[in-house]
Amino acid sequence: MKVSHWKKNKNHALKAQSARLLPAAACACAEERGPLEGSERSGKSQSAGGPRARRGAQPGPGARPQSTLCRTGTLTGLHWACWDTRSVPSSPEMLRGKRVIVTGASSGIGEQVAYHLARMEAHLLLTARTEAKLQKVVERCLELGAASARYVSGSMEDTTFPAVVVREKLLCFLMLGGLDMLILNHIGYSYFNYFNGDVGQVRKLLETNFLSYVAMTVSALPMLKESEGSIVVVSSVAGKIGSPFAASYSATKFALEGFFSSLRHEFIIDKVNVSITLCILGYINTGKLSIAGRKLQTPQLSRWCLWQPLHLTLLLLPSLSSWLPRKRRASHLPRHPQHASAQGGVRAGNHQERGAAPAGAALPTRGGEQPAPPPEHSP
Ligand SMILES: NC(=O)C1=CN([C@@H]2O[C@H](COP(=O)(O)OP(=O)(O)OC[C@H]3O[C@@H](n4cnc5c(N)ncnc54)[C@H](OP(=O)(O)O)[C@@H]3O)[C@@H](O)[C@H]2O)C=CC1
Ligand SMILES: CC(C)CCC[C@@H](C)[C@H]1CC[C@H]2[C@@H]3C(=O)C=C4C[C@@H](O)CC[C@]4(C)[C@H]3CC[C@]12C
Repeated sequence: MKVSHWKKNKNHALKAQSARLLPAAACACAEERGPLEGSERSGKSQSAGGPRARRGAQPGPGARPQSTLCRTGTLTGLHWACWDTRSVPSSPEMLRGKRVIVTGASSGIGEQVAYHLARMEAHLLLTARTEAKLQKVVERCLELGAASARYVSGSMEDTTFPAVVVREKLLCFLMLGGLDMLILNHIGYSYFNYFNGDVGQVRKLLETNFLSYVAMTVSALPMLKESEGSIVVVSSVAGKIGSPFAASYSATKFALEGFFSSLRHEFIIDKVNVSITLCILGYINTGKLSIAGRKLQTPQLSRWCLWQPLHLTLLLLPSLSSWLPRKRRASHLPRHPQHASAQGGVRAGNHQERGAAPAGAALPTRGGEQPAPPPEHSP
């Protein structure tokens, strides 16, 4: 997992903690997944602060040993590993009493992040669409030791919802004085298959996976500036490298990278002491993945995950070769430029080549279809 992380000394510890929260939580979720239930959509919110239950009395989901799947997922993430906070000491106390919003907290990684924060005794506001699931997660958070936990249910497809969440946060935390951390994690439904030309679907996914992140940030920023807090954006390898069957999803994750990396620079220029952390996760089995319409079963999935680092390396090979000295590269090229593009090959100055599948890579193809003819080469 790569954590692209800007931090300042003042809130150093809190930011270090946000960087550590994700890998641990992400690993934990590999074992804890239940099947997805139907979702309810509503705008209701529910408070469940109340008395604190036994802290750490039972080992929580995150306390279980990591599965092979989760280790391989993390391993892939490690391709990007780059913690700049590794030397900073961190401990659960750093988040004690901190006020945190977690989006997409009814299942998967968001749910596990909520449990980790609960063990660290943070105040939590969780969001997602399915009220019934949120209720259970809130209860569990209180059992695990959260200082307080509540939820707001609603859909991030609704453009007014981000403001509702933050207003809710503002109201309920008024006496606590604001917000310390915003963890943006939710994603809308994506099909993982060939892109089917549905522009409306791309637009909808951009709304849920990207624009709502921007809207949440805008609404929360005044409070985060006040507390010199942190924004944590959960992203993906698919937001760094294009891979097949994920065109729309990948686009939303690339958008996050562009927006938040740029915003981080602006914060530095403006001396805004709010950190932005982009978490680049590799595959983590939350039990939901189907590719090209096929639901992957666990043994298939383990094999697939074990090979994932190899796939990564294979797919990166063309990019690596483009960094070789020009002369050596040229000797491997077919003489005719048309051949070069038809093979996804290397042409000097052509950015498209980066990440292109190497010739012979075992990627699925559409039966019988030929690749589109390359454009005419104009000298
Ligand atoms: N799992 C993986 O392999 C990887 C995941 N990631 C990233 O990690 C993050 C979490 O992923 P993961 O845990 O797998 O996802 P899940 O599908 O398990 O969870 C998604 C969460 O978002 C909520 N959600 C879905 N649609 C909406 C909506 N329209 N409005 C509001 N909330 C919504 C869901 O709850 P509900 O249905 O109740 O609304 C759920 O809580 C994502 O950002 C993903 O991109 C990155 C790389 C790999
Ligand atoms: C260079 C390539 C070989 C790397 C390919 C990595 C691919 C296979 C990895 C990188 C990011 C991964 C997806 C992801 O980010 C989020 C989710 C949502 C979750 O609910 C179900 C799993 C899913 C679809 C992951 C599926 C596998 C993806 C596409």
